[in-house]
Amino acid sequence: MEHSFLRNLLQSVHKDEAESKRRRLTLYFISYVGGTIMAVMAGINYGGDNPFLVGSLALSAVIIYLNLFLSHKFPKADFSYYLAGFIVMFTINALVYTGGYNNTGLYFLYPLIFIQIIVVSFKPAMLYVSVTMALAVFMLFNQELIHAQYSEADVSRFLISMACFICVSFIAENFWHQSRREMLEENLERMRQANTDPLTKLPNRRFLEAVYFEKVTKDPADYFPLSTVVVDIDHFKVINDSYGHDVGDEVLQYFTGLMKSAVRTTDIVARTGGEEFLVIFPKATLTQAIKLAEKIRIKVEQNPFDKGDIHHPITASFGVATALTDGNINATLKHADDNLYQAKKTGRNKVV
Ligand SMILES: Nc1nc2c(ncn2[C@@H]2O[C@H](COP(=O)(O)OP(=O)(O)OP(=O)(O)O)[C@@H](O)[C@H]2O)c(=O)[nH]1
Repeated sequence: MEHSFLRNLLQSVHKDEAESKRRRLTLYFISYVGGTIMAVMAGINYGGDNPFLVGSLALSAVIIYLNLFLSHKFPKADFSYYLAGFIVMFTINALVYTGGYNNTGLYFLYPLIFIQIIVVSFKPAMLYVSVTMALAVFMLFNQELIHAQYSEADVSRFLISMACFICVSFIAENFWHQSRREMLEENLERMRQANTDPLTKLPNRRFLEAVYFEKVTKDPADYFPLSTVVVDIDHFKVINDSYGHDVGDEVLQYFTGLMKSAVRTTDIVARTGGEEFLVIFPKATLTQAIKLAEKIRIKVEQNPFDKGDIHHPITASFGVATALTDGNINATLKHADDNLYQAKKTGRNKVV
């Protein structure tokens, strides 16, 4: 199964669910827990001597819940993750500015930075963390501009430990992504092998059932009418009996090449049995599919198998049927099989 269309199909059913789940859960965690803490803290500090703290906590809580609502409403969109990264950036810098309760705000920055790295994902996180920390550092070295006051020792300890923490976080994230990538590659390769016929390298019956028909059912508008052509080489047993099984195998490979050269890359040529194949034409009516099958039949007929002393004409029989909706794929395959049987019964080398 070498061409990229099929590879993409396999990849589409093999997404990195673990990574998107981790991001989503982190977003929900920071949003539900963080949003609630901020709302409660805003309530506790309400009426005190730090209205900026109350305002920033309340505003953060509102934006967090709004973002949460949007992430539930549009679960596939990425914007709520990037917005969450901005909220964290705002919260971190609001904490640096206000100092939080008893100037303990700086201690909350460690988990917040890590959460920012996860939700906005590795590469954008470099930019987010750089901007977040640049703002924080600016405030820490220009304390006349902010509400909180930190001692020089506090600032040095915080910056050194934060720098170490950020380095370790990025290293850990890098290893997590690298190991996931390798694991996914291995899984994809295993899946490719399980879905490929080793002799012809064509997709096999498993691919059709577990991947292709699933995809077809998911996006029916892109595939129907879906025409199916069951193809069976005529008198293949004679080839095996006359020249041996190895030559039979070579004929199957040769026949595969002929069929593939007669169809488009978005059409499917699969090996479903010994000398039986299934060709699928998406978005093709019955009339179009009969014409396309006839084109393959002529190509096969006009290109005998030639190797050394062996010159053997090949022909094949074709049974065509078209599914109009995803509800009748199995009935269509059965119908195509019946038509193939008719083609065999009524003289072979024909399309029915
Ligand atoms: N070389 C080779 N032969 C295979 C393979 N799989 C199945 N066969 C052979 O394909 C032949 C199929 O024979 P039949 O089912 O009698 O059909 P046929 O001779 O093609 O006759 P019709 O289909 O009726 O035209 C058998 O001899 C199988 O052994 C394979 O992978 N390699």
